[in-house]
Amino acid sequence: MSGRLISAGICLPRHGAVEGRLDLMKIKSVSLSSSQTPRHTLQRLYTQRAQHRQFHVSGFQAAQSRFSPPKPKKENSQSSPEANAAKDQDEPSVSKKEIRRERSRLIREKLREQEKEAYKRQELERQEEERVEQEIVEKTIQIREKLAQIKRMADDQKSRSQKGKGSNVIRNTFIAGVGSAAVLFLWEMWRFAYSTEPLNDQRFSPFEIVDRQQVSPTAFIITVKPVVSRWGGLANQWKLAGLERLQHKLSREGTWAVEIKQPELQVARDYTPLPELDVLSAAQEYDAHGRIQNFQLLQDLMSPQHPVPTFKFLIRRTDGGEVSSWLSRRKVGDVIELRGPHQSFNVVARTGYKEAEEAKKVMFLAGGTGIAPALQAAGSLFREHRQALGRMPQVDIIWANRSKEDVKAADNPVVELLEQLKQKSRGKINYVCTVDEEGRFITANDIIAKTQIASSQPPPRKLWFWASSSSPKAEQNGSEKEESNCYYHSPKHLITSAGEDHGRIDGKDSRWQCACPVGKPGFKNLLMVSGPEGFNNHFAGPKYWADGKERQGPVGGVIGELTKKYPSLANDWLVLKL
Ligand SMILES: Cc1cc2nc3c(=O)[nH]c(=O)nc-3n(C[C@H](O)[C@H](O)[C@H](O)COP(=O)(O)OP(=O)(O)OC[C@H]3O[C@@H](n4cnc5c(N)ncnc54)[C@H](O)[C@@H]3O)c2cc1C
Repeated sequence: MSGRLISAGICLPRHGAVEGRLDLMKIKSVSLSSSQTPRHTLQRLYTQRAQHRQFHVSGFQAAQSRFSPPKPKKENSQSSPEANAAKDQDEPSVSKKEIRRERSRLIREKLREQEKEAYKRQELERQEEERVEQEIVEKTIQIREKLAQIKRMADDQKSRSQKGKGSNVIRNTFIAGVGSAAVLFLWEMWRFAYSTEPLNDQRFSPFEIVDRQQVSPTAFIITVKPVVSRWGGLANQWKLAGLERLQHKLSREGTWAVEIKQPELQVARDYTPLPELDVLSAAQEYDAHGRIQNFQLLQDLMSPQHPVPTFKFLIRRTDGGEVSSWLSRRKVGDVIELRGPHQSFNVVARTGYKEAEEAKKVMFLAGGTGIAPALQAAGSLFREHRQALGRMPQVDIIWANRSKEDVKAADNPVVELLEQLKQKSRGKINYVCTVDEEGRFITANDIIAKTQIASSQPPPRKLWFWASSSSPKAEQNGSEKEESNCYYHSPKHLITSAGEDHGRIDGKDSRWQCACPVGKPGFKNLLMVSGPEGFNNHFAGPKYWADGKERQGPVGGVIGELTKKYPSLANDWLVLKL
């Protein structure tokens, strides 16, 4: 509003007549300074005007009553035209005032309206502001709620994902645990099933004595079977099947023994299981590694009705002997501990020749319990050649015993076994017994007769154990027989051997296979001496110790003397000391 208050004045006459002049028309154009609100200005104007009016009216009435004649009374409502004219002549002064009043009233109303409008506008603006504010507040609240909701959702998702991660870790750990347990279980089962337990060469395993037979005052036979857990179930069958497989594998190769422990003194000695005729006569159901070739057999093995494999030992009690004496006091039902097997000479490999045509010979000098390895060797050869006995080496066993009870007992299992082998091999396995009590001993003549060295007339040559010292010149001249360098058939190798053929020939390493040249066989006949130390020393000379093991050493004793006399014994025979 750019208008300004142009004139506003009141003139008060001295004589009391009031002549107020207010340029009201111009009030319309009253303008308000910016420092005053319209309301204030109007209030001020109202006040001034009210004062002026009151003063004006009172002054006017006083003046009128003083200077004007009194108004004639209205006698009737129908005045005359003259009176009306006169009246009209008087009225202009009143009308002006009325007009002024009316104008003032109108102005006031106008001002009031303006004020009202302004107020209304203000109110509207205020309401609008409030609305907008309210809206903003509501929007803010909404946004906050939305944000809170989003945050909640994000938190939820995060916690869910963390929870998921946690549960994943637990699940994965669980799966890994179960998997490991399963693998471990399968591994144990595999080990359990395929191991040779309950007999292994790492630790002693319990065996129960199921039979005991006294065959002489000093010798007895015990039969043992493995002790397996009562709750083993199928696993037990696997273990027993493993033991049977082991028996079959060993029966194909030659000599082997197990240790028996005396638990009080914690000492162990080697003892040689007697071969089982059932095992030796078994059909070709196991391969050379003892693996089952027949599914029916596998079924049988897993059957609880399948006979439990057993081991038989011929043991002689030696006076003052720690283990043999302790064993002689054991009864049926007692438990003893076994560890093994410990394999020795592989007679099958040592007698074998590639495309050999000559008949081979094996001779045993067995003293007392030394018959056990002789039976093992004979049994292996029988098993290997049972399908073609014509190719089987001739096996002659001379068994020396102290008393006649050792060989004469009616149901002596050893004699029984010898007899059965003799019959089954159709004479390829032969045996004779000597009894000290009867004045019958093994002599040099027995050896000469059985080896037939006297009948052969080979050119004189050096003994095999001196062959290494023979002159190169002589070898060049061909005066000496061409020596085989084969591990199994060379006397040079044998002299330092600890008798551990087994495990070597089983291996895939060609070094341990027979390396004799085809058509040029080396030593093919075996003369084996097995018995107590004194017996062995007497016939083949002592062994010697080297590098912690007992070595074969040179041949001595009775056989050593014979080799000097009969060079063919040195050339055609290998002497093995058991
Ligand atoms: C591969 C192999 C297989 C064998 N197979 C069998 C078999 O099938 N059957 C069998 O019966 N035997 C077998 N033996 C022999 C067996 O291992 C024992 O050597 C035999 O049973 C004697 O052992 P021991 O503990 O009873 O006697 P040890 O205590 O070893 O005594 C042996 C001898 O020495 C004497 N002796 C012990 N201590 C002393 C001392 N301090 N002073 C003087 N003398 C003493 C004893 O009187 C006894 O005559 C085998 C041996 C080997 C190496």
